[in-house]
Amino acid sequence: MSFMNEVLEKNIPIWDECITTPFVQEMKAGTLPFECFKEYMIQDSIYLKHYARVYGKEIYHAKTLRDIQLYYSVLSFVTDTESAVRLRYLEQFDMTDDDIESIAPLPENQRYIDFLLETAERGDEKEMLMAVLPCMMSYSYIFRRLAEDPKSKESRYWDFIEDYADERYAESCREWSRFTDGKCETLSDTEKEKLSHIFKKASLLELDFWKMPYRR
Ligand SMILES: Cc1ncc(CO)c(N)n1
Repeated sequence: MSFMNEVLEKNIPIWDECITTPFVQEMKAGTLPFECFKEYMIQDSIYLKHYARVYGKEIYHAKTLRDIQLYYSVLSFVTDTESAVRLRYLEQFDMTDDDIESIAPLPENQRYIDFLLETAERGDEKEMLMAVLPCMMSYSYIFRRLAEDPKSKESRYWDFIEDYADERYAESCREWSRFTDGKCETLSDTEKEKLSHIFKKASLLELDFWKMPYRR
């Protein structure tokens, strides 16, 4: 089994736990209070801005144009494609990305952002990949699972669910996974273990993020 397939398999139980959180279950059922979704969306907008910054570092350290293009493809997904639904929601809250700038991250969000930026600060390309990929891959997994249930289509949040359950998004995740496998081919078991640990840490931070709106 490839390194990334092993890593993904190990993280499925954490992502399954994300699915069981009240936030995700209520989002799927459509019963999630709009205020709660709003809080998530605002926090997520803060998160995604910092998330994008890590790619600046990845691109800076990249050695080939191919690598730069790959990183750019993820970044453009985050700042353009993914942004479309998010911006529509912000509009419903009567907000724009500019309003997000003055809002503080909640502690769970801050911890995730700190983890991303600390990893970026060290500047190791593969470590950065491990820190950023669970964000992409867990969402593809989680939202595809939600979309498997035909009842999800009746949720008021279906536009949001549908976006991440998209097959093209899943295909991009597979491409990013193959890319990462290519980078990790020649690593020792110890190095792989270290990388796997970083990936898991990010998955756990994803879980905390889903729990965040229901903390209070
Ligand atoms: C916290 C978080 N993780 C993953 C994604 C998927 O891009 C997101 N938008 N937000």
